[in-house]
Amino acid sequence: MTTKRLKIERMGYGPEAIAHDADGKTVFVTGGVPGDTVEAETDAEEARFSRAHVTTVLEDSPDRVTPPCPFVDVCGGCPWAHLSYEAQLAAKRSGVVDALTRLGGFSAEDAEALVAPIVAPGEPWGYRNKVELAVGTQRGRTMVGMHAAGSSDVVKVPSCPLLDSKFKGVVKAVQGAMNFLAGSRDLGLERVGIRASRRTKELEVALWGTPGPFPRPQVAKVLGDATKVTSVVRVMQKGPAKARRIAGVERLSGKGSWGELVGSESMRVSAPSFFQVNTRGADKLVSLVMEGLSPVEDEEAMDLYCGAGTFTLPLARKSGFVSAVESYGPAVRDLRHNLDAANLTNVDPIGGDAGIEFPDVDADVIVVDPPRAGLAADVVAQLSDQPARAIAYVSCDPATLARDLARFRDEGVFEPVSVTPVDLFPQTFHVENVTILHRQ
Ligand SMILES: C[S@@+](CC[C@H](N)C(=O)[O-])C[C@H]1O[C@@H](n2cnc3c(N)ncnc32)[C@H](O)[C@@H]1O
Repeated sequence: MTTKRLKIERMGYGPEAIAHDADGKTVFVTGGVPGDTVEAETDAEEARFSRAHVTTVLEDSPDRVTPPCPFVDVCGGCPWAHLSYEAQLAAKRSGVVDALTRLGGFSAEDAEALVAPIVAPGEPWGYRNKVELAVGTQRGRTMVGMHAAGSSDVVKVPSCPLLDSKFKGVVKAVQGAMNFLAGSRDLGLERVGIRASRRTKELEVALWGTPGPFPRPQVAKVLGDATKVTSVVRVMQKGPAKARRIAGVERLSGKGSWGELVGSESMRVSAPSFFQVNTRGADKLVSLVMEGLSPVEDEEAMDLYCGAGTFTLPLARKSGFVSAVESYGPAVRDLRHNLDAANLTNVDPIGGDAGIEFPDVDADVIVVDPPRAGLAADVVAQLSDQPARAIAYVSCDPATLARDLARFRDEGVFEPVSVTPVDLFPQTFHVENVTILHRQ
């Protein structure tokens, strides 16, 4: 391993900062803050770049801060926590401008003019309504905790300052309860999800694992004694965890789902369904989308990749009819429940792939909120055939957003009029964007 002296230049779109070594080679530096001078040890040497981690900060950047969590360098959940929040926001916005320029074919001036000031919807810590604990082993014993940075180890942490501070003691209590339960027998656990809402006061613990014998009453009792849990569920998976194939969800105690309020809408979300982890951020996304589209009573709306209905419900209140498409079964069931509970009958909830089940309607306004992979090329083509006056594209990946905006440009029908970055994930490199496109 070699040690290099480096001047850190900027944050990349990833956990690392970027520097260049004496030979001009790009170095991705873990633990670096733009403006720092550091000594860094090389971890990997590739032909065109290398990876290194900071061993000593020789000169502090004015943007370097001490994070409020002593586990930042161990746990890996907050890779940007050494960077001041103002600098995080500035780096995220310029990362979006950069992606549009490099990958979207926009000129630097056009990208700069298109990207609005970044919106910070709330506090930079304590914003999450969800944390996930990992399950691993330590000296042969099952251990529930947080993933250690850059390894498969699991570390025990007393709390997680990213989780809503109203639920401060919950991580420790759930971790303790699960370590107690898993210490005596194999529960087939893979991870433990915690969802907590200060608005509804609901707290759900979801135990993800493989099907098999499970001491249901004991698990429900121990978790109930340790926390003020309102729901405990067991999510049984089929095949690899990443495939998200679910063999079943069992209610062990309480409601069997988790409830949250977004704007004025009440949402039920079952454990496997997607829900934005930052509720105040979700409020902001909804208001940006609704202001950007301004649907009116007799208009036809479409909501693709709609999940449990974060945008479907507000769209249904303002427009005449909504066609909503979602491919994931549990989320479609949540959507139907949320529409029934809200007494909204002007929505067609369609289960299936957005490209294959593309609604056979003439929409006036459209929302798309795909996963990180962005829109399939055929979905951009189908959207471009629509007579709609406006599209709101909610994206969690600037690179795929830039690619898709280039595809929209090639289709020649819709053009972006604004891209608003929203910081849904402080302390990390992730950034959400709401893009409004109008008919050319
Ligand atoms: C980023 S989430 C957005 C969900 C929802 N709009 C919200 O804000 O809660 C993306 C959603 O798209 C769904 N999805 C993924 N691939 C899809 C596809 N090919 N067709 C339809 N839905 C898909 C996922 O299950 C997930 O619910």
